[in-house]
Amino acid sequence: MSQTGVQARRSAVYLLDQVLGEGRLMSELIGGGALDRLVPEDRARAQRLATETLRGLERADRILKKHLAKSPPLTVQNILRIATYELCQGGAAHGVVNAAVEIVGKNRRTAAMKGLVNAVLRKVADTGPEMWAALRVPHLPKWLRSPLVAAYGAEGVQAMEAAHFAGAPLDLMAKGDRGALHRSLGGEMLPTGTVRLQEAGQVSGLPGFKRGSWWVQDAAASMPVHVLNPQSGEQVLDLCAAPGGKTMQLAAAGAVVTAVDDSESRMARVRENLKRTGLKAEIVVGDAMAQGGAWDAILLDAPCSATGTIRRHPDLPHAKDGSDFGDLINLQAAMLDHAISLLKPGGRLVFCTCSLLPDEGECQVEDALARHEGLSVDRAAVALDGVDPAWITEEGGLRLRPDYWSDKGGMDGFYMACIRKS
Ligand SMILES: C[S@@+](CC[C@H](N)C(=O)[O-])C[C@H]1O[C@@H](n2cnc3c(N)ncnc32)[C@H](O)[C@@H]1O
Repeated sequence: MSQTGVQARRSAVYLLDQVLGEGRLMSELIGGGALDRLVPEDRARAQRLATETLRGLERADRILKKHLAKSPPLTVQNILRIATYELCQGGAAHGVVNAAVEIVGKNRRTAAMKGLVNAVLRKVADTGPEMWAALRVPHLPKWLRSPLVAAYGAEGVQAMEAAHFAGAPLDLMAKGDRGALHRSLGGEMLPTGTVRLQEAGQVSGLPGFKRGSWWVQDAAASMPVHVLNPQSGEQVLDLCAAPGGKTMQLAAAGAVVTAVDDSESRMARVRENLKRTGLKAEIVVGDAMAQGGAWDAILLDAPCSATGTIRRHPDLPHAKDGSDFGDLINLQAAMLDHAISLLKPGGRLVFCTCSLLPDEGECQVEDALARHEGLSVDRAAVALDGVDPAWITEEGGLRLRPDYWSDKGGMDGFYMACIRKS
């Protein structure tokens, strides 16, 4: 790591500039190589600083507002936000303030604001930590909060916001013996068979990673495959498969998997994952809508708003504004229709999305049932171990929320339903 941490902080500022100024997602930026020139320690630090600053953005902005007569340019604001986050988490004032002043000074367009940044951050160092602790849990932006309040009520949304602010533990799914994974890594064994670690450190440094004994998969994300309940030797179509968490689960259960995704780069990750774990699947890079055949078992993990993953991706509500969700909802409906057309009579289809919005879950299934004859929802299929019966919805799907299992560290938001063709 660079000694002063300036490199990591500059990269964190760049990430924030892109998320807040250009509406880009951090996963896209990092996947596109934004941090590649940093040494691994700086890369991890830049990512952590940007992620955690965005998680507490509302608090940082409220603290800074007290000391700023008017908003400085976005980059300076982001330098201040990151430094405020660090100071309020116990960062040493001398190092944090000096690094922020150095970063402002490096850019000709912001260099004149060195004095302002220094003065503001000295004040934040004095009173910020106390204010931070007293401020409310950050709210979601209005464009997302309003539809969620309509669906779950204000109290429900507050509980979700608390879960988003708390962040997410690391969940691992074993390729084989889950008990052995639990014995080797400790942590908690969840009803989904997932091993949960509260403090994990570097994932690739954990025992068994290189051998491919497990992969990272949130407990909620593991449930659709449990609902599908693939049988050994059964042919399963995995539509929208990348990066392949569910593909590996299906293959580990002994299914003969055909994994389809239209993203070449994301499919490269499926190939890497399969190679690491020694699991097998037929890989098809192409449009799910062009997939043919007749299948007994289909998993459709449709592209969605990903609003169920905000615990892990607090950049999402800041990068997005909901304007592209209408297209996603139409695409999900078209994919659901196509997947239904590929089902053999008597076959089953699990439809799922990592979304909190009923338009991308409950409503999709209700509408599909109204559009097609001879379909039913298998309520019993979603009654998994650890599922509270109250989470099963009117149409027979399973609604998972980040505030569920709060005593264990929560879960991602997800929706899934098992549709059967008569
Ligand atoms: C929610 S992710 C899938 C996650 C994956 N099932 C897993 O468990 O790791 C949605 C995927 O849909 C893919 N996708 C989007 N549109 C598609 C299309 N028309 N055909 C095939 N895949 C598509 C995206 O590339 C993305 O990888």
